[in-house]
Amino acid sequence: MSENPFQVLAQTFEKVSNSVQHLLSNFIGLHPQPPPSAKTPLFSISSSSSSHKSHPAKADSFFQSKDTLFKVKSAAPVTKEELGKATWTFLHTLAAQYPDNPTRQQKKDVKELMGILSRIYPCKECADHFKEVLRANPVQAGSQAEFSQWLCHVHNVVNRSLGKPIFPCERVDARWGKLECEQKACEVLGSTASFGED
Ligand SMILES: Cc1cc2nc3c(=O)[nH]c(=O)nc-3n(C[C@H](O)[C@H](O)[C@H](O)COP(=O)(O)OP(=O)(O)OC[C@H]3O[C@@H](n4cnc5c(N)ncnc54)[C@H](O)[C@@H]3O)c2cc1C
Repeated sequence: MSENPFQVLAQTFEKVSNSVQHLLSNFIGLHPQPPPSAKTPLFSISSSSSSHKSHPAKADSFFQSKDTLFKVKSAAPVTKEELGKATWTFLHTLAAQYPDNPTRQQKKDVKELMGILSRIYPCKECADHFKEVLRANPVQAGSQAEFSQWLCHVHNVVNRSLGKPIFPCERVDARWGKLECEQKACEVLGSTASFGED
């Protein structure tokens, strides 16, 4: 029985089209849906939080890069509290790692960082308040001890304005340490080699 030439042509076209689609999606590293044979994701990024009930997370999405499938939970908004906590963690860790004898550049960097933070901090109300806090409490970063005590003090100024408990600053070194890091590979701030000055 001879086949209908139009049917053969249509089937061939479909095969070619599927192959091209597959090749293209591999090439640009995207898969709209996980392929059935996909491996277990190496990691997944989660952003869910019980405080986000009014902003339910969107459906998870997937993308594939070479032979790894990534599962990405769609972003839910970050709360002011989460942002604050993360930022204070960053700042106190920076202060713990700040050198005992900072270079002029390092002192300039932390002053600038605080100034920039007071302008671009993602919570406008907090940024505006922090600007006032900085005006009344100019950055003191002559040494590691001075900078971490200054930061503890300004954090307490913010705490007080929010009705939060005042942290005992003599305990700041017990609360905040340097970044855990093998072979001192993260001690960028402790090294003057990466800065051209002093
Ligand atoms: C620059 C900045 C300005 C902010 N301004 C505002 C604002 O105007 N309005 C607002 O609603 N929120 C503001 N926030 C957020 C707010 O400060 C808190 O981060 C947030 O309310 C969450 O508080 P928390 O109780 O989890 O502890 P956080 O204040 O985030 O502190 C995290 C942890 O740091 C430790 N800690 C607390 N105080 C000190 C201290 N003085 N020194 C060292 N360690 C300490 C404690 O162990 C605490 O659990 C601001 C955050 C930042 C970084």
